[in-house]
Amino acid sequence: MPLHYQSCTFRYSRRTRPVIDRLDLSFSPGNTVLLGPNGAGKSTLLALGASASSPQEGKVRFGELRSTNSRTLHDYRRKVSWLPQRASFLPGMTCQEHVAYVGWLKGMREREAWRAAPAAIERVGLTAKIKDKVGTLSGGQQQRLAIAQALVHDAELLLLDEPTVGLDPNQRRRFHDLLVELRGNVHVIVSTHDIADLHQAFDEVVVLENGSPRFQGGVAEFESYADLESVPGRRLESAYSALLGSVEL
Ligand SMILES: Nc1ncnc2c1ncn2[C@@H]1O[C@H](COP(=O)(O)OP(=O)(O)OP(=O)(O)O)[C@@H](O)[C@H]1O
Repeated sequence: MPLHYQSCTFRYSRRTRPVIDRLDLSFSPGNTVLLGPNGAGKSTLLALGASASSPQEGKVRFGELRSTNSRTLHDYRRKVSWLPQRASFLPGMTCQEHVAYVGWLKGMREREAWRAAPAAIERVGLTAKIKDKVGTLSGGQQQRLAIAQALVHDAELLLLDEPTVGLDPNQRRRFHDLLVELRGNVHVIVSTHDIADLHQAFDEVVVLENGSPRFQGGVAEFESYADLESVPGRRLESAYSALLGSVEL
């Protein structure tokens, strides 16, 4: 099911200008990478998609479900999983308890959540830590645990905000493999500044600038913006710079 933003306006306070202003944008099912400079509004967009915040005007819909309809909010949140940019943890819980707890918060039965947690933890390569307290994990391990939490309740749409921050190169590769694995089963939108390798894991690229889409299209189309002189390994960065007029990521 597509995720639609329809004439969406969002401002953090009444006195500030909107971060998102009458935005119309649809994300088709598949793996989409959301790019854009710092402050472009990527996290804001994902938080709106997760129903963690509500637009002051317009609406967000996942299929037929509206993010702000209190009658169907439970269904919406069950179908949509969100990894915020700064996930918070209860450090005294074990990894399994924590992931199961998040599954339970998302509407799973306690036993079902407890049983689903090890598979989610396995997907991020943390099985060896399953009984360890969350507070003893390194930053990168905690980030992987946060990804496991986003996976545990088999959502239809995953909104992952900078999921690879703090991951070592092997774990980044593993995360990309996971995206490939999820392809076709789950709809995934990933916000990132990490654009070295988009071809394998993503179907679509959206570049956001000042709360508006500057580009939306396939990875090959995005890459076609690259400077012809750019070296092969830097073509995606070059395309990004050509679109936004800067190499800042
Ligand atoms: N809680 C908040 N209160 C007020 N303004 C905010 C808040 N969160 C974000 N903003 C502002 O909203 C704008 C968009 O921020 P947002 O975090 O959505 O951008 P982003 O594209 O995710 O940036 P980054 O790549 O740095 O994470 C920025 O100007 C930011 O200063």
